[in-house]
Amino acid sequence: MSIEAKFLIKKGDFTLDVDLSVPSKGITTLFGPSGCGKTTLLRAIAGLDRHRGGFLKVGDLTWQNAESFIPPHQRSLGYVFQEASLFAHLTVRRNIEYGLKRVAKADQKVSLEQAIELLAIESLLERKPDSLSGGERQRVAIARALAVSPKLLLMDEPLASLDLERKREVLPYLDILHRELDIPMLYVSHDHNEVARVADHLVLMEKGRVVASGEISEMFTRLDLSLAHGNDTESIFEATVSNYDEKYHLTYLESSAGQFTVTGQELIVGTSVRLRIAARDVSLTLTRQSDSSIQNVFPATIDEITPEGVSQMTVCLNVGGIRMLARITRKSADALSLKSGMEVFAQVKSVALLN
Ligand SMILES: Nc1ncnc2c1ncn2[C@@H]1O[C@H](COP(=O)(O)OP(=O)(O)OP(=O)(O)O)[C@@H](O)[C@H]1O
Repeated sequence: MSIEAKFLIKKGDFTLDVDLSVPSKGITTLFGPSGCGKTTLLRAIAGLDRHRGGFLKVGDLTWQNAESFIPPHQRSLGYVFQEASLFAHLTVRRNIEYGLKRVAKADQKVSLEQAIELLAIESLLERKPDSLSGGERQRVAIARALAVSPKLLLMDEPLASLDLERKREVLPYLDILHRELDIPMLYVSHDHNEVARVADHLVLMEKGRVVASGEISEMFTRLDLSLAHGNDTESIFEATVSNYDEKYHLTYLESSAGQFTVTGQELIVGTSVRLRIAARDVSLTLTRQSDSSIQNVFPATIDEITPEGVSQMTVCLNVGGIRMLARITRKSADALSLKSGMEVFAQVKSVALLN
């Protein structure tokens, strides 16, 4: 099942021209620089701006085509904006209940209680929005969007107005929604860290167009895309907690690439985690080093190498079927005569757990 969207929208000098198909499950981020058209696309999907010739299908529901246009209030969707747009005169409870009336009983997949529990806002229910912190307000806004049991959740930079601490407060709730609910989300962001943490799928936009769209770990490591060429270039791995070493306080994580070792982190065995590996923390050797202090070493094949400025190279590796980037100097690449197809060992100096 997928979400299919085709829009040609003109706003002054700006043109949005997209023809997109993304999975109708998990979190898809719309990512790109300011002004590339992310909000315009989200509003078109919500039906907030009506455009002739647009097409939108969410799973088996057609919301818009040449003949028909389902108005926004009849589209089963939740919309969370950058600033929580709660009704100031209503309590949190009344805010969340708002909109519930128009949901038929048979369509209520998320109960009011479940929305309240998932966002942990029980203790806030009788308060008014102006007495809440930014993070609390945003959690209430998300609960309100969920309470209508949407077929699609649209989030337009929901964390952008929050400081780092508040972001850290709200992010785990997005993980919970992702884990517990089967509601696809389209999530607008221009924050690389946020995308690395939440996205399953990424749509890269530029100047009103979709440059590329694909699964997150692939998109972060495609050498033909800008994401692989910044200072914060990184690879994403999904892994499962397999063991905790009490003697050394180390956690072992299994992934298709092999076993990762991270320090500390007493996590429940079987928990799924997402790992981030910065390209600059990966070095390459031609033989497995037995006298190195680095724990995370993986046999890998070089898929592609590309120059990065005048002094560096970015190397895309295949590690057990997963793509990992290494940023090394051009001098090292020459000294080791690195080429596509070569078998090497990737030494990973640092691994960060994202959730
Ligand atoms: N009513 C309008 N008239 C003319 N131009 C508009 C109008 N609304 C939006 N635009 C332009 O359309 C472009 C896309 O805007 P949009 O808000 O979709 O971008 P965005 O990617 O969401 O940006 P940001 O990350 O800054 O929120 C921008 O250049 C904006 O100036």
